Amino acid sequence: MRTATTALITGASSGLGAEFAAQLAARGHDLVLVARSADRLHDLAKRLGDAHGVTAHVLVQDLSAPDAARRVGAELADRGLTVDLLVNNAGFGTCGPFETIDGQRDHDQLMVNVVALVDLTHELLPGMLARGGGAVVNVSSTASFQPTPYLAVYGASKTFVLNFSLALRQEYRRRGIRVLAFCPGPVETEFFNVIGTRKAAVTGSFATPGPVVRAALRALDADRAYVVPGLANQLSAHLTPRRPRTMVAAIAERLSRGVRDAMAGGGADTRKPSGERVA
Ligand SMILES: NC(=O)C1=CN([C@@H]2O[C@H](COP(=O)(O)OP(=O)(O)OC[C@H]3O[C@@H](n4cnc5c(N)ncnc54)[C@H](OP(=O)(O)O)[C@@H]3O)[C@@H](O)[C@H]2O)C=CC1
Ligand SMILES: CC(=O)[C@H](N)C(=O)O
Repeated sequence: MRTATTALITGASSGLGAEFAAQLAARGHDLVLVARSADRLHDLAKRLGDAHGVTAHVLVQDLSAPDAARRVGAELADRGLTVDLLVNNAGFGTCGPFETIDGQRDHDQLMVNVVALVDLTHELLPGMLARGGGAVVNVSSTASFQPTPYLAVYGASKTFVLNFSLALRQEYRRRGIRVLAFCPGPVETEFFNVIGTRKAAVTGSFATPGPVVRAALRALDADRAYVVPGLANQLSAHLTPRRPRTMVAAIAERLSRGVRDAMAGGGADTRKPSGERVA
């Protein structure tokens, strides 16, 4: 299989995406950094270029736009760039009782967490196949393994990502394409500022991005189907009973009442973006 040389990372302006960029740059990959926060992306591109001698391209794009992936594909073609590793990382959550959540925000969440992820895979996978190899890392979550009351849309979006990735992997594993579903538990990033409460964490213990992303890249190297970093997260992901499904949902609802109470009044996007953002 051809070694990946250029990695495109969505949501590279902060958190796990910025960490993927740093670790992939340290491995010698050129980068395409995608998000809305232009200043943050340019700062990161410069820092990683200086530190590792790689070329880091910035592509400012709001992934909730219906034609986002097509625009990314067109921009890559204009710049003469091909992508060997796609890291579909951009995402955010909403939480609280469903009727208190802004419907447009949930719509945008599905556009970013699900639609853009599928659309970008459509854009980039054919080129990987034509060149004889490549890889896709899709960022799911431990929230993917059960229904998540008070984070209903977020958890369901991550279940989609997990199952989509597992299916794709089976389709393409004999054609030189690795597909990994990455399922972290709570990680210290801006995710919890954006969602509005740390109570949205599925478990109480927070990891830092460095070790979590290292676990993802090790799993990718080993061509694993999915990875849940951390023992506590593995136990919660694998030992939680799956059936009866209504009982699992009822237990999850009881365990998540802290999120409901914390969000009395609705969800929030408390991010203070730096620099230019696109509409
Ligand atoms: N932190 C955690 O505990 C966990 C996070 N995850 C997942 O990890 C992924 C990364 O999140 P994390 O690093 O934690 O959170 P952050 O909030 O730190 O990063 C989210 C990234 O997504 C980008 N993003 C959000 N909305 C859009 C949009 N409309 N268009 C383009 N980019 C967008 C943001 O960039 P910008 O605002 O500049 O556009 C940012 O770079 C998400 O998919 C999340 O669901 C999974 C499990 C655990
Ligand atoms: C935010 C997440 O997706 C995370 N897996 C969590 O456990 O809270």
